[in-house]
Amino acid sequence: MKAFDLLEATLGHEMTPGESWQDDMNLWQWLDDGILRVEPLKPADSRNCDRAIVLSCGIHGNETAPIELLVAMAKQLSETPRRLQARVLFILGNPKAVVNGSRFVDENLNRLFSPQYKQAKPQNPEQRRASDLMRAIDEFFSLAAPHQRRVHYDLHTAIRDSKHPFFAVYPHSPEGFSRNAVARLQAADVDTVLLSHAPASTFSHYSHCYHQAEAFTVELGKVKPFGGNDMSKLEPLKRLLEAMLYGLWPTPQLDEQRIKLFRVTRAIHRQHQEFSLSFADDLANFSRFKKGQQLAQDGNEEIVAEHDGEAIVFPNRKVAVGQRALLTVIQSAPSILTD
Ligand SMILES: O=C(O)CCC(=O)N[C@@H](CCC(=O)O)C(=O)O
Ligand SMILES: [Zn+2]
Repeated sequence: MKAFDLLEATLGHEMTPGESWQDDMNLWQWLDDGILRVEPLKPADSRNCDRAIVLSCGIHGNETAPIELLVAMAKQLSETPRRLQARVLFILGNPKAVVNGSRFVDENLNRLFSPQYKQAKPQNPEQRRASDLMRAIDEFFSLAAPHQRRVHYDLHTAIRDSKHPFFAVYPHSPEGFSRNAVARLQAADVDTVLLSHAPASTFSHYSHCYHQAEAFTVELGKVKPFGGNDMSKLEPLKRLLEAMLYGLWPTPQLDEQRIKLFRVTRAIHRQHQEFSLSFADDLANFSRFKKGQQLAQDGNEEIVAEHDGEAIVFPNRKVAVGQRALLTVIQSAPSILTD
């Protein structure tokens, strides 16, 4: 089979939605722009494989390392067909923003994964895309047999430097934060995990909340243009994903000495047009503050650190009014995890 390029196929509109083809072992289906399902060819194999895995990238159009990673993985599978142990959904999230080289076109796509956007008339390309992606996820997981493990890794890169460059956001999880799921991230050198305190309208939260998937937003270093990423740093993640796709299900032990867990304490949303952060634009994610130190000024409200050692993640003074402008987090012991 000709090497399949997920990025070219998406941006070049090379495929027709519904088009399918096969190699010696797997059935490939182009469900829509940038939405590719690959599953074992024999229906019996497809039913018996015990995993349904979603791998997404490009939800923000300028976050290129994850796109390069998933393009390479799909290309390798097309060139050298291998027996999949999983049904797999590859997603390139926001093709229009990828073309622009921008985070988004009209609106941040990763704030729109909420059932309300499946019903409402879309007001812009991102609202339409969020609706299409949620439907693709719903269909993919609804076709999973009850015994199939559901997984979604939504891959991103961050705007700022970070004291912990590879980190994940674990969506709000009233049933507890799984030690085994965190151990899998650690095996991929994602050694820092934020434990969310509340529901959000992100892609990973959608899969976790509505489909009980082991789902994470995974940050893989800093935003760089295509070709500017050091892809060797993503090798451990690639190996983990390949084990999930082709091997025995990975069950690494958590290294409690090395894992860094942070409990989210606040999601601070910008409320006023007059909004500023009280620290430099190049201050790294996970920088810590002392209790009472100012973090932001929002209209007349002064926002301060509530605890010694409170750290900031994803600060962005340019977000629209009403949007999340930063998270505050506190380091936690591994005993916070459940099994
Ligand atoms: O570096 C930044 O400020 C943003 C990087 C990014 O896109 N992060 C995701 C995190 C999603 C989550 O909280 O699960 C986002 O902001 O959408
Ligand atoms: Zn992102």
